[in-house]
Amino acid sequence: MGERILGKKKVARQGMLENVMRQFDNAADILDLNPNIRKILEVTNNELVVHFPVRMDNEEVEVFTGYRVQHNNSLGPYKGGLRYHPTVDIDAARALAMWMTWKTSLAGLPFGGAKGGIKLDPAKYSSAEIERITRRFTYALGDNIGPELDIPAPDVNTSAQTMAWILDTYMSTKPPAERSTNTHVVTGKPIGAGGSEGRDRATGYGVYLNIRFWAKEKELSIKDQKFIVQGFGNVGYWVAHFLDRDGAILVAVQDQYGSICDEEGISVEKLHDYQKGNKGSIVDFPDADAIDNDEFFGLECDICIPAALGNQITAENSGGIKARLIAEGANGPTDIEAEEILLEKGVEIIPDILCNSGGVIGSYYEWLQNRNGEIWQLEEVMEKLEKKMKESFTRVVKTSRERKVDMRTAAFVIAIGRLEEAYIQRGIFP
Ligand SMILES: NC(=O)C1=CN([C@@H]2O[C@H](COP(=O)(O)OP(=O)(O)OC[C@H]3O[C@@H](n4cnc5c(N)ncnc54)[C@H](O)[C@@H]3O)[C@@H](O)[C@H]2O)C=CC1
Ligand SMILES: O=C(O)CCC(=O)C(=O)O
Repeated sequence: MGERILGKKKVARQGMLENVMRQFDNAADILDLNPNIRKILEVTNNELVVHFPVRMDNEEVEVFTGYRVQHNNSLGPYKGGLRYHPTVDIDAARALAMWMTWKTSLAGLPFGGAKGGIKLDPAKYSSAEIERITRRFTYALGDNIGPELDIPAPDVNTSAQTMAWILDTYMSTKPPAERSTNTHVVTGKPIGAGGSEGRDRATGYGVYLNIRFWAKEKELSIKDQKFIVQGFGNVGYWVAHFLDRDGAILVAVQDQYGSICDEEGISVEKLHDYQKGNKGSIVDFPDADAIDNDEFFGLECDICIPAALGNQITAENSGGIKARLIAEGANGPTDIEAEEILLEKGVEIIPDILCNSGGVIGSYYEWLQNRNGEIWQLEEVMEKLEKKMKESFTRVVKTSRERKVDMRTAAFVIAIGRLEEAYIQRGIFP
């Protein structure tokens, strides 16, 4: 926990772990959760920290630190992404692993929760170095991952290519008869390497669907809704793509390099093409104005979509937010203090464990196809995803109305309630 200055007051900065624990405690109190099950769920099952050496392009060896935290597997194998970022550490991995447990439970998937990654800034390494780092990390993880044990997927700064390297390395450690039957050790793979149609867009599509369902509840049309997106990577691009297709107007984007704005609307596809030729950055996009990063969350808009890192919406910037909806593409983008301020102002929040769950649902479909030797068409994947997202959204809204709580609390109550039921039905903690 660090410190930051808020006005003239010094306050403790909430880490993601503190946020997820407070969210858990709040829902556990409301549920009157069985105290034995509470003890189990508030800690992680396994935590792996590995230090592994990799030869760099200049022939020098660098030692990296990687993490895999497995929070809970009472509903099925551990599941969750791998992140390559300087902020990755054991507490970040713990928090993100816990969110995965709640997310898979809420979605009704036969998975538990895990998360991990490597503490590094990928921009500092060549593609060949990233490949070697990924392969050595996979060796270091060894049999702590596996298609029926713990199944990684992409997250920040990892991609389908990263998953293909992990798969290839994992396979190389297995006897010949097991090599072709283990493709579901990772999801989010390229299609040619056993990936599923639709997994690339599944998270963004899920965020878009949640916004659509919300708009329908409010009897609003998506057309002409103004939206801003923080993060223009896998999640941010795809949600912008689908909203734009329905006539919504992208007015501002922020990425790790800077922020741009155009009240008349930014072309999603032009920006995407520009970014590809600009080393992944949106900066200096010719058809929009550069703005200060600090202005971003306070811009005039209807919908705000944080789709980058955790703890981006804080007590410092939440007061200025003009949007009436925050659709959380990222994991943990809104801290606890900010959420209180926003709810007080009447801003609605579709919480991460619901809003971005399209990704892990898409991963589940990939895992099922690999496991059963099936290949589904894109339309089939998208239809199944929509049906599942609709069920989750409806259940969260219903619970939120019945219990008179906000959507995050409702989502947590459903997710934790399902885990409690599983433990009790097994007779472990009657
Ligand atoms: N990829 C997936 O399927 C899923 C991702 N998520 C969450 O969505 C978020 C984004 O993930 P991806 O799109 O996959 O990552 P990505 O690596 O594809 O894109 C990340 C984007 O965030 C931007 N960014 C990074 N640091 C930033 C900062 N300090 N300020 C503003 N922008 C910043 C980057 O420039 C980039 O545009 C993460 O929180 C991740 O955990 C959640 C569910 C599934
Ligand atoms: O697709 C998956 O397995 C997990 C994606 C992920 O890391 C997340 O939902 O935060």
